[in-house]
Amino acid sequence: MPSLTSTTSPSAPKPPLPKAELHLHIEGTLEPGLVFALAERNGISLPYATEDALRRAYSFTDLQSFLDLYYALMDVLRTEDDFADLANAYLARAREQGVRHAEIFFDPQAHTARGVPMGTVIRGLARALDGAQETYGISTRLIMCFLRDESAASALETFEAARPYLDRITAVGLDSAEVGHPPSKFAEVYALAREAGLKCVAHAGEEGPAAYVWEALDVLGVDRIDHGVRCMDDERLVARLVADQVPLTVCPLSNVRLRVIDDLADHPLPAMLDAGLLITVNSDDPAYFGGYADDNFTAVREALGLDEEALRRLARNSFRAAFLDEETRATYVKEVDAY
Ligand code: HPA
Ligand SMILES: [Zn+2]
Repeated sequence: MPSLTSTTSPSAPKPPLPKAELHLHIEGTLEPGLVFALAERNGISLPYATEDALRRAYSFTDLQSFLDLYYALMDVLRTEDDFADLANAYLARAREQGVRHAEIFFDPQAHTARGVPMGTVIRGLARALDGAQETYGISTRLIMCFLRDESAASALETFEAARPYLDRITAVGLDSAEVGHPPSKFAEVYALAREAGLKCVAHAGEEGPAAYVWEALDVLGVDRIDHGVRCMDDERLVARLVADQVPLTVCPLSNVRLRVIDDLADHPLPAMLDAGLLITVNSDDPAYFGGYADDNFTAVREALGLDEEALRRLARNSFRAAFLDEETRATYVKEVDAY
């Protein structure tokens, strides 16, 4: 006779570890099925005959080769409904992956440059995020990223276009092609964002050098570094990141697919943890890189031999590094402790 108090049968698989996703580009969750559905809805013809043919294009040699496809496929995102459908599809998957809190990047310039207004993007995403706690049990934040391979003036224009919506936005970020576009290029817009009460994050030390991580810290004043794996080239930088407990949002499957790291088994994640860095594990662009949040946890467990306690530490770190009030943070950390 089954126990009346048990909510799961003894043979049911354990649910995934509760976690926060802190490095997730919403446009990077655009799965082939949704590409085709939105293309049809918007009367757009695609240069791929089938979803499988599109999937075969997902073979990248570096960050730029990925970005070329990432920006091209965004053309199917045109209306508020498209952005809401994209975010809802992500949230449904995230729930299955144990994500309890998601801080979601979006790239407004990639849309406004195609004639899609800022308001369309933000209202569409916000519609999905507004219902996320109730529908998926996931708390959410929005992070607006500037494209670093566009000009500093374009970032400033983008920030001004977003001013009417700043109550929806928690932080600003910096992404796209890194090398040749150091964080210091964006000092002015980050100062405005901080003045407006926003948190600040920036991609740094993915393909770019450790010097870019220093600039993100000292010139932009960021609260977290996205990626940051190249910090391991600079002992003084590691010491600084450890002393200040600056979170790094590391994306293991992304690093392999974009050839930042040759093989997952060679990933510096264990060394980064051993150094005392505040490391989190995230999915970046999961539709392109072969895995969502828990898939990244599973991949590092298998390839790097991380044990259950190390995985729990990564999950606790994700809530420590999140832009949460202290009460909510403590509730989430308790969920990890009880896992
Ligand atoms: O991994 C990334 N790096 C930089 N820019 C990006 N934009 C989407 N994904 C990425
Ligand atoms: Zn990223």
